[in-house]
Amino acid sequence: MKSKRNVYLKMKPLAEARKILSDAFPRFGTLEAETVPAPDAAGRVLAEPIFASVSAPNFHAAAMDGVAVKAEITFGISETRPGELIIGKDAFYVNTGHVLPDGTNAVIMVEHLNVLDEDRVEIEAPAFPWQNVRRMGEDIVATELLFSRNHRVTPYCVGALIEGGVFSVPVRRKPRVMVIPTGSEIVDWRKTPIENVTPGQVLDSNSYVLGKLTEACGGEFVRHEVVRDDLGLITQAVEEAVKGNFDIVLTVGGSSAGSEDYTREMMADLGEVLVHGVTIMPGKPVLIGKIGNKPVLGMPGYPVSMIVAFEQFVRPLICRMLGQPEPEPVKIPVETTRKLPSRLGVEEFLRVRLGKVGDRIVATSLPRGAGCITSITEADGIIRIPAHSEGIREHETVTAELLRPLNTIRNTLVAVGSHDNTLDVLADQLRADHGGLTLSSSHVGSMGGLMAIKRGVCHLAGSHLLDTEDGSYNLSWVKRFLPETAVRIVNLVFREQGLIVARGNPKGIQGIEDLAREDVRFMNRQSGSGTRILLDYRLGQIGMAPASVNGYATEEFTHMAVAVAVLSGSVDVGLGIYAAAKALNLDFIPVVTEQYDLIIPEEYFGSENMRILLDTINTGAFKSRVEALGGYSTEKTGEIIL
Ligand SMILES: Nc1nc2c(c(=O)[nH]1)N[C@H]1C(S)=C(S)[C@@H](COP(=O)(O)OP(=O)(O)OC[C@H]3O[C@@H](n4cnc5c(N)ncnc54)[C@H](O)[C@@H]3O)O[C@H]1N2
Ligand code: MOO
Repeated sequence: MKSKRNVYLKMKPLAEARKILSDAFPRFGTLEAETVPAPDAAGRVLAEPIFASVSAPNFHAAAMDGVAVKAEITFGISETRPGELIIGKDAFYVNTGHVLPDGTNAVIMVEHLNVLDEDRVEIEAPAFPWQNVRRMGEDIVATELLFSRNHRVTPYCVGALIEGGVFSVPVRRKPRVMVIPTGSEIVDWRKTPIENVTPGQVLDSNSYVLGKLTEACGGEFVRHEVVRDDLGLITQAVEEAVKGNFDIVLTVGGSSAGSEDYTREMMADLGEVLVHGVTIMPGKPVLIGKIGNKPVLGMPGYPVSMIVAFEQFVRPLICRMLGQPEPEPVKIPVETTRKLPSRLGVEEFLRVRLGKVGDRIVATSLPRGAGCITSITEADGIIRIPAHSEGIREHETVTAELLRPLNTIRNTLVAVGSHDNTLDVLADQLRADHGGLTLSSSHVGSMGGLMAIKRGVCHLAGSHLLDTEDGSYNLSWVKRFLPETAVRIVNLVFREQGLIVARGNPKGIQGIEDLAREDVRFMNRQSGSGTRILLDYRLGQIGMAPASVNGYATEEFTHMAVAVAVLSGSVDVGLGIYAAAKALNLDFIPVVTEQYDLIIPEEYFGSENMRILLDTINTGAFKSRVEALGGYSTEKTGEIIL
């Protein structure tokens, strides 16, 4: 029996796959022209060389306010031998931009005139020919080449076109891309109200991302309706698109090896599969084909895989069609904050946050899953780990390709540590009040934050580490784990930690004691997190063994992840902050009010950006936003503890 599942063709290295695609379409780059008004040419590419039809200036023009003269009549004049000029005969008042009167060839600035009366002025220096005059054709000479073919027109260029008397220009028409989302689970958010979207259904976001990426490259797109997983329907949609007036056809989803992945079969039926599988991650299952002499690409369904595949294969095609070089990303050396193993044999596109800490730019890895769109929307850069590498060592210097301007990266406060929702409020408030300043937070738990300070890879760490001996927070931990680092401690908030349970508390959970019940499943936090330490402390206080908690060994990394586990019903209860319960409309049983502080190395405490951050947490605006979240007290916010 023929297997319904696909088997990958031999995977190609990235450079080879790019060459196969480029070789398959050698004559790309001769798109026909369309004529547009000069201002609309901004962002477009010239299909013909453009020559000026008039000069600029088109006459000799005064470059300054003053009087126009024939320079020669002023020769010999000096401070000791001032000269008198008769207005209307020797000198003519002109303003900047005026035509020079016949017979004159210089302008004397009004500041250099002694006005004797209405008809006479005196000067104390000679003028030389063409001083303060913009001569005809100084800028542009009629018939000269303004821009060559394939020049991308900028807003500046629009000025030169109009000044050169060119009011409409031939530009290359925009490459036309058809985007066909596929998948029976994919729903159109414009047609299906969000409350009708059932588990398993997925909103079509990818086709819009592809469309907007196409536009950003200078193309235009048409989005096809979602096509369900049906070989016949997918084939029909692609066949029509190829026969239509599109230059490139992109399908989304169904590129890999699942039983419902039909893209490859469709491509083989209609034309030729050039590549199936590239040794990159994300983006591995991308399909490159040729149908009726047109490029047809099967884009992977995972959003980041699709974006990487677009950047590596579709952008170069569109650029070439427009006669443009592929843009080179800006690259800078960065230092990784921790060891990052990577799979041998595939080139990984690792998304990272970047920030300048001390004298180097440090890179913190974002989630690596290809399904996480936020791993690329939150990224400042991409580190490409070569296929022959098993990963990056801690503190290794590697190259990052920038996704944001370097100045925003330099102006970023890097927070690493425990997560709290008020950090998001703080980041937003900083952006609102001090546009250029970014707060980027990575969530690795309170202990992770202290370790990041120790390694010198962050400006501050959020922490809520309880001293189980005396009930204080953070101080003793800092002394113990950062004995050699001078740090300051500033309170951010006090917050309610408690048991997060399903709406209506169906299991009737009252307190920590209930975690020992057999019918209660618990979700724990990772060790080293302040919440885990709090749980262990409370268990110890009431003499309960961790082993008696059903689910003690299952861990999540954030308060929100714990709340999601409760919401989904996979557990009955978790320990976390009130804000997380409230966000998901879950019930909450308070257990303790805890202190959440910012630990700041002394060397950054006095910096300008830190001063702004500390000023911001002391504002009424910040405090009232935090109070509105619920479960927080700002009574001691901004108080310097150490
Ligand atoms: N057995 C194997 N399974 C998978 C492999 C493999 O090598 N062997 N490769 C994995 C990799 S890597 C990727 S990437 C994905 C790509 O899968 P497909 O291109 O076949 O995409 P789908 O399975 O249809 O979808 C994946 C994922 O993306 C969502 N999706 C799809 N279209 C859209 C859209 N228009 N908007 C938003 N999201 C979309 C879809 O619902 C799925 O969740 O395959 C792995 N599997
Ligand atoms: O290679 Mo897939 O493209 O990671 O997710």
